[in-house]
Amino acid sequence: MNNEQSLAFLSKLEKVIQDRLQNPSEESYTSKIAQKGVNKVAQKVGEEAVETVIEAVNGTEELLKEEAADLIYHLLLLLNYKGLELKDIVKVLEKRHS
Ligand SMILES: N=c1c2ncn([C@@H]3O[C@H](COP(=O)(O)OP(=O)(O)OP(=O)(O)O)[C@@H](O)[C@H]3O)c2ncn1[C@@H]1O[C@H](COP(=O)(O)O)[C@@H](O)[C@H]1O
Repeated sequence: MNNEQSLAFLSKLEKVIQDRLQNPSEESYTSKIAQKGVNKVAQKVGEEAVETVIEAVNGTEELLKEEAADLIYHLLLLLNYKGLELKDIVKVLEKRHS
C-alpha cells in the first residue's frame, strides 16, 4: 500500500464512522461509544494516547502499531463527533507548512 492508498483508506474509514454516527446500529462499536457522549469518546482518545506512548517507550513495534491504530481511529471518531473532519485538521497543518 502506497501513501496515496493509505490516505484514501483513512478517508474511507472516516466515511464509515460518519455513517455509524448518523445511522447508529447495535452491533457497531462506533455507535456504542458515541452514544455514551463526548466525555467517553474523548476519554478513549486519552487512553489510547497513553497506551501508544507506553508502547513507544517500552513495547514492541507490533504493539506500537496496534495502539497507534486505536489512537487514530478514536481521534477520527472524536473529530467527527465534534462536527469536524480529517480535512479540517489537514488544512491547519497545510497553513503551518507555508
Ligand atoms: N478501526 C476501528 C477500531 N479500532 C479500534 N476499535 C475498537 O476500539 C476498542 C479499543 O479497545 P479497548 O480495549 O480500549 O476498549 P474496550 O475493551 O472495547 O472497551 P471500551 O472501549 O468500551 O472502554 C476495541 O473494542 C476495538 O474494537 C475499533 N472499532 C472499529 N474500527 C473500525 O470502524 C469501522 C466501523 O466499525 P463498527 O462501528 O464496529 O461497525 C470499521 O471499519 C472498523 O474496522
